[in-house]
Formats: sequence, structure tokens, C-alpha cells
Amino acid sequence: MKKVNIILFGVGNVGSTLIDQFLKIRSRWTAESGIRLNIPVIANSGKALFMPKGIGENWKEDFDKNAEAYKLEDILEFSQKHQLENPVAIDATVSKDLVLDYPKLVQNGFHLVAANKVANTLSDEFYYGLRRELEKHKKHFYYETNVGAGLPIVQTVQGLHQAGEKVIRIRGVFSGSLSFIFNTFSESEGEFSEVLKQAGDLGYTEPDAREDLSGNDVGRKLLILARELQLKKEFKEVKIQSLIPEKLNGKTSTEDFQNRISELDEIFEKRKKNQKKNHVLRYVGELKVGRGSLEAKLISAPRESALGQIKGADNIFEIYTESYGEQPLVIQGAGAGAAVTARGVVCDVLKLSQRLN
Ligand SMILES: NC(=O)C1=CN([C@@H]2O[C@H](COP(=O)(O)OP(=O)(O)OC[C@H]3O[C@@H](n4cnc5c(N)ncnc54)[C@H](OP(=O)(O)O)[C@@H]3O)[C@@H](O)[C@H]2O)C=CC1
Ligand SMILES: N[C@@H](CC=O)C(=O)O
Repeated sequence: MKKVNIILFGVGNVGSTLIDQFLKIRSRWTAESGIRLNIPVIANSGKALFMPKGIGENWKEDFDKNAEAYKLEDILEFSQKHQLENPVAIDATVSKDLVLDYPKLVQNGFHLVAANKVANTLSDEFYYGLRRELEKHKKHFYYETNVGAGLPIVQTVQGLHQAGEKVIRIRGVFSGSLSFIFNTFSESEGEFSEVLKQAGDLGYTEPDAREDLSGNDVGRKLLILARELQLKKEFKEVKIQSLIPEKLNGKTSTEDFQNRISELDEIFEKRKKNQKKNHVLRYVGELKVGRGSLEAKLISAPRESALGQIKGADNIFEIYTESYGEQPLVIQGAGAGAAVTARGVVCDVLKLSQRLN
């Protein structure tokens, strides 16, 4: 029997769904794959719940009653003291501070699985430094949900590249929240701000929706894919069209922004009206590998086109390669939401566990 110990950072939208999915699947993993999954630590930004034998169905009550203030060192000590086999740190936060601690986690024997995109979008120096550290300590890092949530994008791009296939261009709708927003807004009479709020309530936006509206989240996904193709790029090199007017950006707090989102209504109503007939708004990302160009922008696309026909919070990725020629390899499906994202993390943990002794 192979034991795998999960240390979960982030018990928000994705993290709490992930716990529920783990609790449901783990007896099947034990029976079918010989993997015994234990979740001895779960933490938010201020508190952690330590349970050496692992959390169970009542984890929310246990967390509320028994979680305590902690530092990363407390988790490292706990892992040593209880000699946790195969510890895996899962990052379901948006924290940069936690990411800066990844090398320390790896040095202390942890494998990494991240929904958080920050580690793969910091400087080139951090990106390759972390990979050197992982190699040195023979640890693994999975992050499939960084692009397309539960869709198999990262593994497909990695697989094509490693197999020697020349990837020429990747284009599509990379944001689940912006997809939902424009798919809904283009077809309804409702105000833009109402649709934006709905996207937040459905768990599609980042904790601060401006990360989506600014195009930064799409910019990050482009950079992550570019780096998989060994392009040496930094985030500042991604050309990004922000959808947030200056007055709502910068020094405005998240709360202020939330209170003022109706100021976006007129702007987007105009954009919707100023389109050709049977056209819809789509926020697209495009990576041209040969030119090394990465761009995220709002376009008006024919309703019947591949980009125009997507629904709900769908992402669509068109991957143009030498062998596929003019007809791209297309991956499409829900690109945001707690259930699909958590399932993507579960898949990562399963793949990682299968590689362990
Ligand atoms: N929603 C989606 O569809 C997708 C999300 N993702 C990524 O998943 C991640 C989580 O998103 P989501 O669940 O929606 O976010 P939430 O805001 O719902 O949850 C974030 C959680 O992280 C915790 N947290 C913040 N900082 C730290 C820290 N330093 N240490 C430990 N915990 C911390 C928060 O705790 P507290 O409450 O104390 O602040 C909270 O529990 C994000 O990186 C997002 O980009 C990726 C793909 C799709
Ligand atoms: N906020 C993101 C969530 C997934 O990465 C998005 O809208 O795509």
C-alpha cells in the first residue's frame, strides 16, 4: 500500500470542493490503485488544522473549532514529527508568498500540485530555479489546472513538444469567466455588471475579478504555455488589452471596485452595439511561437465561427502544429468552476501518486 499525505493550502472555492472530491474517491483509490490518501493538514491564510490521522467528513466543523494560527515552519515540523510519507503540498490559493516558499517545501521533501498560476508566471529566474530544485530533490510538480481548469491543455502541449511536434500557434478563449461574461452578455439584454456579478457567484472569476478583466489571467496562461514550449518569456512581454478603465484600476480597493462595477455598463453596451450584424464579443489569447508573440485582446467574432459559437464558461484552444496543418487540434469545454478545477487537481494528484514508490 502506498501512502500519500496531502497538505492543502487554500480552503476556498476550489480547495473545499477538492476536499469533498478526495473524501469521495479515496476508498476507490485504495481498492483499485493501492493508494492510501490521507489529508493531515488543511490551511487558509491565517489558520491551519493539524490532524495526523487525516480529516474526515466533518472537516468544516473541525476547522472552525480547532484550526490554529500557523507558520510554514509549523507544517514542516509537523511533517517531520509524524514522518509523513510522500507529502504533497497542494496550492489552491492566489498567494505569491506561498509560492516563494515552494523551494523550501521541495527541500523539505514535498511534491507540489498547484491550481495557483503564480509560480509559473514569476521571473524566468524563479521558474527555472524551482525546476532545478525539484530535480535536485527528485520531486514532482503538477499544474494542469493552470490553463483551461480541468481541460487537458498543459499535458497536450507538453506531450506534443516532447514528441518533437512543431507547435506553430495556439489561439482561443482562455478565460472561463470572460467566456461566460461575453457569451451571456452578447445574447442578453442584461447589464454587463449583472453578468460580471453572476460570474463571480458561479466561482468563475479570480478572488479579485479585476485579474480576469485586466486580461492578466489570460496573459498568465499564455506565458505558461509559451514556457512549456521553451520560449524564454517574461510576463511583461505579453501584450494585454485591459478591459478596466483607468478610474477603476490602480489604487481602487477590491471593495470599491465591487461597489462601482455598474460604471462598466455603458462602456460594454457601446462595444456590443458597435459591432457588425451577427457578431459577438470574445476575449481571445494568441501565442505565435515562431515570432515569440503573446497577445490577449477583445475581438468581435462572427457568431457562427469557432470562437463565436462557444457557450457557458467554455474555453476553446486551437493548437496549430506542423502535422495538423491548416486544421488545428481543438480542445473545448468548461474552463472555470470549482468542480472541474478540483477534478483537474485530483487527476494531478493521481498521476503524481502513480509515480511514487
Ligand atoms: N475558480 C476557477 O475556476 C479556477 C481557479 N484556479 C485557481 O485556483 C486558485 C484558488 O481559487 P479560488 O478557490 O477560486 O479562490 P478563493 O478565494 O475561493 O480561495 C482562496 C483560498 O486561499 C487561501 N489563502 C490565501 N492566501 C493563503 C496563504 N498564504 N496560505 C494558505 N492559504 C491561503 C484563502 O484563505 P483566506 O480565506 O484566509 O484568505 C482561501 O481559503 C486560484 O489561484 C485560481 O487562479 C485555477 C483554475 C480555475
Ligand atoms: N478566473 C479564471 C479561472 C481559471 O483559471 C478564468 O476565468 O478562466
